[in-house]
Amino acid sequence: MIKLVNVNMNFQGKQILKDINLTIEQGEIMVIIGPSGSGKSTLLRLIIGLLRPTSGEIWVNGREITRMTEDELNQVRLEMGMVFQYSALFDSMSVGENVAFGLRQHTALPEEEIWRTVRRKLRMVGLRGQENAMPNELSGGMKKRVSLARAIAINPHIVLYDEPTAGLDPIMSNTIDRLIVSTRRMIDATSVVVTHDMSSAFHIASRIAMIFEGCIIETGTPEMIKESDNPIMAKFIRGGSAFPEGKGRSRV
Ligand SMILES: Nc1ncnc2c1ncn2[C@@H]1O[C@H](COP(=O)(O)OP(=O)(O)OP(=O)(O)O)[C@@H](O)[C@H]1O
Repeated sequence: MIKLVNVNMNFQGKQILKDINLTIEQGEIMVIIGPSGSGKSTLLRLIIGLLRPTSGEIWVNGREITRMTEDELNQVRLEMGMVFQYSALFDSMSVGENVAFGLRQHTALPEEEIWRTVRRKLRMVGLRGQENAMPNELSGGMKKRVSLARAIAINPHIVLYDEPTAGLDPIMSNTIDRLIVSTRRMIDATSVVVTHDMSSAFHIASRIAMIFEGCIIETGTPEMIKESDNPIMAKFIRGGSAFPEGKGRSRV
């Protein structure tokens, strides 16, 4: 379970997140939506401990992380996997080495076991036999899947996804959506997904939280969100012109 209590985050005196209270239950897929610059990625980076909040508490599986030392945080991070916005693969390493990276860093597994795990995780994301490929030989969708295989290599309790379908065509977006749902089922992970993609949000979410100008303005199941009479929410879902770069436009 992840719990944020009265979390505030300032950058250079500017308040980016305002009094965030959010509980994400074990096994839930919580989707965070909101316009560009509203603070979604900041929220993910707080949960994984890459940023410390200006004030407030962040609880991850029963431990409060905001005052932890870097060593203590590293222990907590072993329970988390993250799929970064631009896949963030190591270009000089093969697909297999990328997936093996966390296992090498954080476990003492023998090489044979590491490669068995790598092959299993690549199979899970539909990339059987791709361990020797190099990242620059892969499409964007394949890179995302490698990134997911790497994130789940150490069987994390929590998986964080930053824009997992950004830049992908609708077919590959659907594939990634299905993988997010099946990953949750297979490793019983709690998942937090930041996205602009409303179609994806409605497909995969247990619950959706909308951030607007640093505040959570609504939280609910996809059905509740679809029926929301909050004008900001309604406009966002329909892809209103109030939002820059056409973000928030639905694929459905
Ligand atoms: N390290 C930082 N230093 C200063 N300002 C930052 C930093 N990180 C984020 N910000 C600012 O915080 C605000 C929120 O950024 P964030 O990346 O969390 O938004 P977002 O909702 O994820 O946006 P997008 O959808 O475009 O990725 C932005 O105004 C951004 O410029």
